[in-house]
Amino acid sequence: MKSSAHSAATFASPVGKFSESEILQAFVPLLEEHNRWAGAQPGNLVEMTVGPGDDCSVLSMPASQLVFTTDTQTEGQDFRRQWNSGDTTTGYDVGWKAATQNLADVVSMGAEPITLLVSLSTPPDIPLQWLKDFARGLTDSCRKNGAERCSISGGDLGASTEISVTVTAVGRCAGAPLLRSGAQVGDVVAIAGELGTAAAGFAVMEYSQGFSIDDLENRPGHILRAVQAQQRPQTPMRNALQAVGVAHAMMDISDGPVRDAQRIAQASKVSIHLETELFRADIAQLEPVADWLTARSQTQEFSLSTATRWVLSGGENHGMLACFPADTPLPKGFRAVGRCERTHPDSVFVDGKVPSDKGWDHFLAE
Ligand SMILES: Nc1ncnc2c1ncn2[C@@H]1O[C@H](COP(=O)(O)OP(=O)(O)O)[C@@H](O)[C@H]1O
Ligand SMILES: Cc1ncc(C[n+]2csc(CCOP(=O)(O)OP(=O)(O)O)c2C)c(N)n1
Ligand SMILES: [Mg+2]
Repeated sequence: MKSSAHSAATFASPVGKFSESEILQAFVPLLEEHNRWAGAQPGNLVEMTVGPGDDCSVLSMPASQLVFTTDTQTEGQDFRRQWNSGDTTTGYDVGWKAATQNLADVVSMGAEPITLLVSLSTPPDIPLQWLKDFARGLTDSCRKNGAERCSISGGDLGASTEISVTVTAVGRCAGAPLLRSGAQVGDVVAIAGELGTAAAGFAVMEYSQGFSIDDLENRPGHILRAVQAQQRPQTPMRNALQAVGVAHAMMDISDGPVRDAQRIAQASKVSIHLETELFRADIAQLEPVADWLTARSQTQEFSLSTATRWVLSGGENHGMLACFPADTPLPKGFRAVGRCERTHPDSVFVDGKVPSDKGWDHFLAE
């Protein structure tokens, strides 16, 4: 029989020591507190009339077009609790990233995130505190990425052999939704947000080995920033929403600029021509990370060209890729990286050539 919360069990105890309703009692109030705060944010047009606790939540709002999306993070595929470098991914990190990647999908459609649903499966040995940290990661991602009015209206909890989180997000369009299919010949292709740092952070944690806690904290600033970008990506939500009414097409960059540009090219029937020179600042920033890894990895080769690969083909930063009419100034936060042409509809070129590294693919990944 399970011990109850009245016994010696504490937040450090594994969730396997608690009943489902005891776990929810520790977890849901953190979300409810956030929902009250989000509901009171200026300009909120959405009222949560039924929150977590019933079979569904109920939200009411003025007539609008809604967008829906969902994304899963699975231990071993999207993160490790313990990395080869000695870094750990905490409950806070998992919550942050699961929320962020869904918020990015919503804003990339030109919509304001209004609510998230969160389904979490964990092994029973995860401490209850992990779930509380997870809840805080979710709410902080909303608050700090610019989705202050986004609530967390419910979810599901289950036991499994590894941690898996599925977040479903709902957003409300202010104007017409921004699709992948709207790019036009002559458009400027532009990016907002960081590029390549999350891929660099993944490489640091996966391929450098065996640091003690002190060594981890004393790594150079550019290494720590890359690790942070992998664990807690920042999506440029405000910049994305400023592209509404200006951009012809937009998407969030989850699998790298090359693969994601390919998706816009295909949907819009244009060719997209990217120029490495226009990514120079992003690449230069990551060359010291590649250099640092060269001396530390026995299993993987790194060189300065690795930095170019991270920038062009690395995913998980959740920046925005958008196509703008050439005669309009780019909204704040966007920088030009290429253009749309009619040469080979469906294709992406980098410096005039078909790129050899196409970007991340879950099923092709080793
Ligand atoms: N199991 C599924 N059922 C229905 N549609 C799906 C499924 N998996 C993916 N899709 C759709 O395919 C498209 C691409 O999916 P994905 O690569 O996960 O999107 P993103 O990169 O924006 O997260 C999306 O429109 C998504 O809704
Ligand atoms: C353990 C581990 N292996 C590999 C990766 C690299 N990785 C996982 S998902 C991904 C791309 C983003 O994929 P997904 O989260 O499915 O985003 P979507 O395309 O569905 O938006 C990358 C580069 C990682 N972060 N962690
Ligand atoms: Mg997406």
